[in-house]
Amino acid sequence: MSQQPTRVAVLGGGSFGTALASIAADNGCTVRQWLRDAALVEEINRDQRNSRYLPDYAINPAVHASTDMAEVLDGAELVLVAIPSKAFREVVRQARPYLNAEQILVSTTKGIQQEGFKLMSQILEEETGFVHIGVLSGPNLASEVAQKQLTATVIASDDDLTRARVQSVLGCDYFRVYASNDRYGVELGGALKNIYAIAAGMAAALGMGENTRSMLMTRALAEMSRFAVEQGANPMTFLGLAGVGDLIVTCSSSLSRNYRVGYALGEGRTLDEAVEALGQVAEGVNTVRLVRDKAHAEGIYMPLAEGLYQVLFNDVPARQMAKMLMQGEQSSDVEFILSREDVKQARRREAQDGD
Ligand SMILES: NC(=O)C1=CN([C@@H]2O[C@H](COP(=O)(O)OP(=O)(O)OC[C@H]3O[C@@H](n4cnc5c(N)ncnc54)[C@H](OP(=O)(O)O)[C@@H]3O)[C@@H](O)[C@H]2O)C=CC1
Ligand SMILES: O=C(CO)COP(=O)(O)O
Repeated sequence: MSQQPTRVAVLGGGSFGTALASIAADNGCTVRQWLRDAALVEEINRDQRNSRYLPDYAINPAVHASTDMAEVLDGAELVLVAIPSKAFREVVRQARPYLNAEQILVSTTKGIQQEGFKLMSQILEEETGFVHIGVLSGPNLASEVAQKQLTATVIASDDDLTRARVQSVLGCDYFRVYASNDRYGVELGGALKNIYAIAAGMAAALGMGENTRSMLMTRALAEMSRFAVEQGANPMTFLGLAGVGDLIVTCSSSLSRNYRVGYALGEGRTLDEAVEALGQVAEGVNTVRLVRDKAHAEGIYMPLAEGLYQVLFNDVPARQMAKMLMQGEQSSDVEFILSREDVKQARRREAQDGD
């Protein structure tokens, strides 16, 4: 870290943005946080509380919140953007007049923009043209981070300054920051796992067992890796915290908003009711639509994403979909070892021999 405290700006006053702002302040950084909600700004500055998103959390008093983007970004060396994907570009555009190319910009958002299938760090790049750009992703339920539960995350960037600075600003005795240079893979992992967290929540509500959850998560990992390879990402990244790590936590915990939406659907609520009851963003609802459409367009085999899409948007009952999935192709376990095509050929030969 530089001799002077690093100046950090956090855009977004949700649960993760608030937890990260407080960690940076605990580490001695000068932290400003931008929110659009003036009442919440006042509460954070007066009571060191964010009653809307993290009610039981004592925010470090050194975090200064503001609705004034210019004030928040003035002199910031590191900017963390924790805004849901739907509003991400709009907020970056608001910030753009106060940004400069020396700054490090990091997205913490696990979603995809519909137009052009863009990930959030690609939006940062497009809107600014800067080089110090990264993504923070991993198994990081915000409420557990806020409770100082031992946690690890990944900073992914091909820029070594970005990786090193984020490690020093956010790393502490309960939050470990691992580094990756596969920004695309790390970011894709964070977005894709939300799809399967919805499916896992649904399976739990339907009373399905631990074998089922394990099958779902492992086949989800196969599906995510297959998709990632087709998009040019490194599948090895999916063995790390931002791949299987995040998949495990979000498919196992009712603290996950995506899991909770799935659970509500499994209990028989409609999608609108489930989203409304949540009152926050579950990125997976939008992501499943985008990924399913892309998989269709590019001929990528993604039975789980397709099945979830049919349940969410075409009213196919979840139990019926589970039955159909169990009757689908019995394919290869690990496709990097035995290809799906080899399994299919062997099955064809076996069928011919039986004739
Ligand atoms: N929560 C978690 O456990 C984790 C979340 N993430 C990712 O980080 C992203 C953001 O994190 P999180 O803090 O959880 O988000 P939340 O959903 O908790 O909060 C979103 C924040 O963005 C603000 N916002 C939404 N729309 C706009 C807009 N149009 N203009 C300005 N501000 C807006 C909200 O303001 P307002 O209250 O005024 O609507 C709120 O401050 C998520 O999309 C998620 O993928 C990553 C790891 C963990
Ligand atoms: O990404 C997360 C944990 O790593 C948070 O997941 P949800 O958005 O489903 O709450």
